[in-house]
Amino acid sequence: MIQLNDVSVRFGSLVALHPTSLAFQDGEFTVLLGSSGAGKSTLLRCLNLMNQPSSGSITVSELGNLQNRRALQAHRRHTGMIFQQHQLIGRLSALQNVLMGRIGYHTTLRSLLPLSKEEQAIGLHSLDRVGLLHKALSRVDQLSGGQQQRVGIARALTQQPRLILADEPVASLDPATADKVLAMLHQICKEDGISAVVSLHQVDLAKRYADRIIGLAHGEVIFDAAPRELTPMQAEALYAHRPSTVKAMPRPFRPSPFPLHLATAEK
Ligand SMILES: Nc1ncnc2c1ncn2[C@@H]1O[C@H](COP(=O)(O)OP(=O)(O)OP(=O)(O)O)[C@@H](O)[C@H]1O
Repeated sequence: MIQLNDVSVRFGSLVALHPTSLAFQDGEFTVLLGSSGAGKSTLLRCLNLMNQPSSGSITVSELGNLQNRRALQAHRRHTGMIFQQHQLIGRLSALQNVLMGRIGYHTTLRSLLPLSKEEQAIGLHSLDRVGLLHKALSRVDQLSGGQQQRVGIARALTQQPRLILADEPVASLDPATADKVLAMLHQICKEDGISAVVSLHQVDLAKRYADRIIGLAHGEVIFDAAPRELTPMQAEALYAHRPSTVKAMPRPFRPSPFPLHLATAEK
């Protein structure tokens, strides 16, 4: 479990995330929703301290406070990141990109040497799981957008992650491909018991795949509940920059110190 305790993030005078307390349970597939600038990426990137909190703390079960260098190193080793623009190296093969997922397991010096057969096998297995074993030796800049994102997923899997953080992983894909790629990510996370926190703009995909939806507006959590509780009106309010028109109320079934979710919009 990852626990955010009163975490806030400021960029100069801008408060990107107001003090927020949340618990992310093991194996849960959480989707972050909210309009542009709502704070989704900021929250997501706090979960492995890619964004340093301005206040508060983040703790991980069995590791403790991530401000501890060793705890952070161990946490990052098992946290796979998936990005909107894939962040792959175009001139390298799919397999070479996927094997980048092993870097956290080695010292800088060791990472200059070829990886072991076992690690190469992990990379090939990851490519196989996303249906791209036959593309292992292809340059990634010769793959389609959907294939490139599947390579991104395979790279994350090669880390043998406990947690995957995916920042708008399907934003640059057409609707059918976006659904296929997200379905694949969801299935793999469920099969392997990997926790996932995924930011999206597609409410329909969030409702289809999330165990839990966290809605943000202006750097605040204004919805936190199971997808079935998100009504069309609430979803609309989430994207209408009108957080004052929705009422936050205690969310009874999740052990989070700040359990909020949207109630029906006020008249
Ligand atoms: N490195 C940064 N420096 C300054 N301001 C930043 C930085 N990163 C984010 N912000 C600001 O923080 C706020 C929240 O940004 P964030 O990227 O978390 O939003 P988001 O919900 O992920 O948006 P989008 O859906 O467009 O990606 C925005 O106002 C953004 O401009």
